[in-house]
Amino acid sequence: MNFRQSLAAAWQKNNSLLCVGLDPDPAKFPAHLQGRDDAIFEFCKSIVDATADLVCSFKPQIAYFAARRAEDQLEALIAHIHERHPGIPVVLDSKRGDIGSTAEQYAVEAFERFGADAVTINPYMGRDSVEPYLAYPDKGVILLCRTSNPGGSDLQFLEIGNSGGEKLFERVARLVATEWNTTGQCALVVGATFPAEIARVRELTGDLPLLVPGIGAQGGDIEATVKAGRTADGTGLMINSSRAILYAGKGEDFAAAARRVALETRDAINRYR
Ligand SMILES: O=C(O)c1cc(=O)[nH]c(=O)n1[C@@H]1O[C@H](COP(=O)(O)O)[C@@H](O)[C@H]1O
Repeated sequence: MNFRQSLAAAWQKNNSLLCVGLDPDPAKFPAHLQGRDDAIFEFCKSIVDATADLVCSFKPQIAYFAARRAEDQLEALIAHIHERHPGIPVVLDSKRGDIGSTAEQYAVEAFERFGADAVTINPYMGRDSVEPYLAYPDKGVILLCRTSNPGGSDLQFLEIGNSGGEKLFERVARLVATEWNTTGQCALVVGATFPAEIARVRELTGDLPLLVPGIGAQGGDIEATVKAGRTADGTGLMINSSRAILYAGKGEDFAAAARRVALETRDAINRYR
């Protein structure tokens, strides 16, 4: 199955549009994991095993692993997800973007080294910088469009000259949906903190999958997000929450606490589908 098919199957099987983000910060780990060499892997594995039946995808953020020289633990974690929870797609969040020859190496990193099913990419350098990822026909390529952070407006919300008022994020959405997505591998990132723009991106892109971070710790509204972004069949979204789920509990039962919040979040999303 390719990324899009796995995602559709996971939406269905787990009745879920929730993506659990894996952003492991050792400073926030429970005491019993502190100081262990494999703490990052063990923490994330516990979260994954406690929530795998509630999600449509997992999204490890590479910086949290690379900053601690823990890329080997990221490799082991993705292998664990594939082995123990087959069918749940893994989105490697690395927001890469570079000229083609370098992008080829990033594509090898994401898909061959780490075994991710999809990767987040910055579209700023244009189509040829994205093609090396599209050369992997089974993989998903998720392009930043309207990011959830306040500074996202600095560039993404600017109107493009001689375009009749088209904003940069609208151009990205239109370009990706019409010209870049010839193989059906593309998806877009749109922040839950900007529901009006989620609706606009949905309008421009048909049924393209949208990765939507920004609920939970960043305060995005679940009802507004789902209503703005769902497709006609009530899918189309990977709604990411990281910190609100990962750090729901501080003690040895942190994974059970994470499961409770993941369940509440999945059900809150489902109320508006
Ligand atoms: O590409 C992303 O995943 C992403 C895009 C964006 O616009 N905003 C955003 O927060 N993210 C990521 O989504 C996660 C959000 O984490 P929480 O705010 O803890 O739920 C982090 O891993 C961010 O790097």
